Amino acid sequence: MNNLEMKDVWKSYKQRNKEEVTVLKGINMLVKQGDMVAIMGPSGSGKTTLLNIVSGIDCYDKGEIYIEDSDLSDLNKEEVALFRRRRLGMVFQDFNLIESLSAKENILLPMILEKRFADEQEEQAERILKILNIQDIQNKNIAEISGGQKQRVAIGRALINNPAIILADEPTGNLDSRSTKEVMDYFTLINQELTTSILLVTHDTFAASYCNKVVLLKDGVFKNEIDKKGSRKQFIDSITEMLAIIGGEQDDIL
Ligand SMILES: Nc1ncnc2c1ncn2[C@@H]1O[C@H](COP(=O)(O)OP(=O)(O)OP(=O)(O)O)[C@@H](O)[C@H]1O
Repeated sequence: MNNLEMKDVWKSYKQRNKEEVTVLKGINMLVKQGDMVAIMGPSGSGKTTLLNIVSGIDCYDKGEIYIEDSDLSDLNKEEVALFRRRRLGMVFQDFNLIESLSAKENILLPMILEKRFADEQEEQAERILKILNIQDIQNKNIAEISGGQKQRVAIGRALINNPAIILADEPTGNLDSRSTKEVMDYFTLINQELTTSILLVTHDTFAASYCNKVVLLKDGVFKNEIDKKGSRKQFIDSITEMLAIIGGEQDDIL
């Protein structure tokens, strides 16, 4: 099954007192059930714009986007917001958790907003807390837990409604190397055990090496992609080589 399909998607912005800039130029992309794909590329290449368009946060000018069987262009603003809550899981660099709620309440938020039955919420929360191994912090306030734990709570919230795909924008951008490894291990676990599709944007070659595919976006165009073969060390070498050849601006990318 295809969880995400983009066909010839274009996006421009009109910046104040400046000419219109075309940020995405005919993007085609397919994410199938169980895929874990990283998008890399220099700053300003359009990575966040692409995620914002897929999640319906931003609109696109031309092309087609399907999430499972739903055509995003058929939905109005309210329907897109509902669709996002029900069918997409979102993970952000700065966690976007609600400080006044506990870890468990944050995870349950999409179900609470949907007014799902209390016993159904409890059952789902128990399942998710166990998968992410955060039962012991479920009643803590967000301020009391570490960055890595916050991101696991955010992944739990993204997972709670069994999403078609998880979209993650720099999910390890605010984490140290130990927490980066931990969070990427949990993304891998849910990808492999629950076959949840994951599309993430990252500047971090190490984080990208957990994916089965890395695509390079530059100037709004996909320039190259590589599939994971062999060990993660070999994949890191291949990604680094691709960035060096295509990017020509490796310092900017890494
Ligand atoms: N709302 C907006 N209005 C006008 N221009 C925008 C808007 N959002 C993004 N842009 C422009 O679109 C281009 C791509 O931005 P985007 O944030 O998608 O890049 P990125 O690859 O995610 O960059 P980074 O790695 O620095 O986060 C940039 O030139 C940016 O200035």
